[in-house]
Amino acid sequence: MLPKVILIACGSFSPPTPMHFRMFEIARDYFQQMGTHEVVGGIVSPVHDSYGKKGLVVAKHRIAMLKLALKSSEWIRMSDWETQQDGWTRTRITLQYHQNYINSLLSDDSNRDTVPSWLPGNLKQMTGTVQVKLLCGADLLESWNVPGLWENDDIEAILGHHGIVVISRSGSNPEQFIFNSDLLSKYRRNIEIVTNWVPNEVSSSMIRRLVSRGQSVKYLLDDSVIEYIMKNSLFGANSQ
Ligand SMILES: Nc1ncnc2c1ncn2[C@@H]1O[C@H](COP(=O)(O)OP(=O)(O)OP(=O)(O)O)[C@@H](O)[C@H]1O
Ligand SMILES: NC(=O)c1ccc[n+]([C@@H]2O[C@H](COP(=O)(O)O)[C@@H](O)[C@H]2O)c1
Repeated sequence: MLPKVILIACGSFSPPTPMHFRMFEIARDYFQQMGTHEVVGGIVSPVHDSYGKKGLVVAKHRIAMLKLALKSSEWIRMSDWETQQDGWTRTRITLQYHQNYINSLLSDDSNRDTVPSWLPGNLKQMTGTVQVKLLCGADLLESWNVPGLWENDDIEAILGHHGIVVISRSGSNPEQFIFNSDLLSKYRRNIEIVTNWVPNEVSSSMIRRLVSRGQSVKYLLDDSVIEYIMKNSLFGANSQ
C-alpha cells in the first residue's frame, strides 16, 4: 500500500484563482505517475485577517469565494481553521494541526461521525495514517530566504515532518534555489518539484489590479467568483 498524502495549500486567496486549485490537480497527477504516494485529499487554508497583506479582504469574503470556486471539485476542501484563530498562524503549525487532527480521527473508529467539512469525504473508509504535505508555487518556496519571514526551525520541521510539493512558476528556479541552501539540500528527498507544463501566470494581485481599474476578469476567474466580487464591491470594483 502506498503512503497516503493530503496536500495543503496555505495562502491569501484574495481572490482565489483557478491556478490555486489547478496546483492540486498537477500534484495529484504527478504522484500518480511516480507511483510513490496516494493523494487522498486536498485542503486550501486561507490565512488569518491579521496577516495584513496588501489587498487581503476579510476572511468572510475569501471563504465565500473559495466555497463558490470549489463547488466543482470533488476532492479539494477549504479549512477555515486558520481564520478562526486569535491571530496569524505559522505554516508549520497549520500543517501540524491538520495532520494531528486527521491521524487522531483515523486512530479512533468511534469519533468519525462528526468530522469537520475540510476533511476528505473518503476518510470514513480509511485506515492507517496520512502525511500532510505543503503544496505551493515556486514563489512561496523562494520566499523562504526573505530575511525575517520564515524561521529555520519551521522550515526544518516542515521539511522533516511533512514535506513540500513545489509547482514550477515562470521566473522561478526551485532546483537552483535548493542547491544554494544547505538546509534545503539536506532535506532534498522531501521536496518534490513538479513541472507545470501548462503554465498560467494569473495571480490574485493581477486580478485585483484589473478589477480596481474596472477591466474585465472574465475567463480568468470562475464566473461565480466574479459575480461575488462585483456584488460585494471587492478590490475596488464598482457594483453599478
Ligand atoms: N500562477 C501560479 N502558478 C503556480 N502557483 C501559484 C500561482 N498563483 C498562486 N500560486 C500559489 O498559490 C499559493 C497561494 O498563493 P497566494 O494566495 O499568495 O496567491 P497569489 O496569486 O500568488 O497572490 P498575490 O498575487 O496576492 O501575491 C502559493 O503557494 C502560490 O505560490
Ligand atoms: N513563517 C511562516 O510560517 C510564514 C511566513 C510567511 C508566509 N507564510 C504563509 O504563506 C502563505 C502565503 O503568503 P503570501 O500570500 O504572502 O505569499 C500564507 O498562508 C502565510 O501564512 C508563512
